[in-house]
Amino acid sequence: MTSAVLIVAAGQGTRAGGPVAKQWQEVAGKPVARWTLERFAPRPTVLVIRPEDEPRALAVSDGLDVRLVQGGATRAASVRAGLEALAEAQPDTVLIHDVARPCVPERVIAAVEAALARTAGAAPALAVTDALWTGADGLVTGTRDRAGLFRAQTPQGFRFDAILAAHRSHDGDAADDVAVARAAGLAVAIVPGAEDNLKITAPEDFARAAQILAREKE
Ligand SMILES: Nc1ccn([C@@H]2O[C@H](COP(=O)(O)OP(=O)(O)OP(=O)(O)O)[C@@H](O)[C@H]2O)c(=O)n1
Ligand SMILES: C[C@](O)(CO)[C@H](O)COP(=O)(O)O
Repeated sequence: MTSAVLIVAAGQGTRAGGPVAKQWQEVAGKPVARWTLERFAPRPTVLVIRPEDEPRALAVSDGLDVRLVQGGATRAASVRAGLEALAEAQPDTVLIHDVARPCVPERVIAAVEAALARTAGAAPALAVTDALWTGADGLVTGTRDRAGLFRAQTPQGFRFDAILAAHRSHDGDAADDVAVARAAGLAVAIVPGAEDNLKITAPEDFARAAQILAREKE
């Protein structure tokens, strides 16, 4: 069984702010992208980037088994570019991960890999535990049932040929690869995610990630 890792890093990190996109900023002494790549080492990895970021990407991937691929205008386009780059090698499975999730625990990666022996797709998630409201103009306007709702994470894993075909036939801008897989009729198992597996999205998330990564270094 051969497997590959595809890490998407061609976003601009607009919401996180800063002088460079979030994946190239330092957290707990290393660039976010380096932490993320190390989570998956020594697995062979495709890192999808914007062409202007090539020097940064070469620096953060030094010494690791990483191949750089040019991304697209949307997350879905970047994933598709990475999958096409892997098409010739045709691994049995692929794990698709956001570079912006540098704290993913090994147990989450292992759970996704293990589930792929049974289903075409598998992805980590956390059940919603807070009460849910709707709101408008600063006021609560209603409540929603939280039963059966999950917060989606990555890595999202798939049988390679199935997710490549799903992306090739998907024309929308899907939020994630589970949406693309489900649109193609693939079954996707939910495996336990982790609170530590946060996505750096807003400026305050850097401090949260730094705390998690610093705790691990102790
Ligand atoms: N054209 C794009 C857009 C996003 N991504 C990647 O998809 C992941 C999830 O996206 P998000 O957190 O939304 O990142 P950004 O698009 O960079 O953030 P923002 O929306 O704040 O600009 C990130 O790892 C990001 O680098 C990508 O590879 N190509
Ligand atoms: C793929 C994802 O990380 C799942 O939680 C997420 O959908 C991607 O980023 P978004 O821009 O915050 O939707």
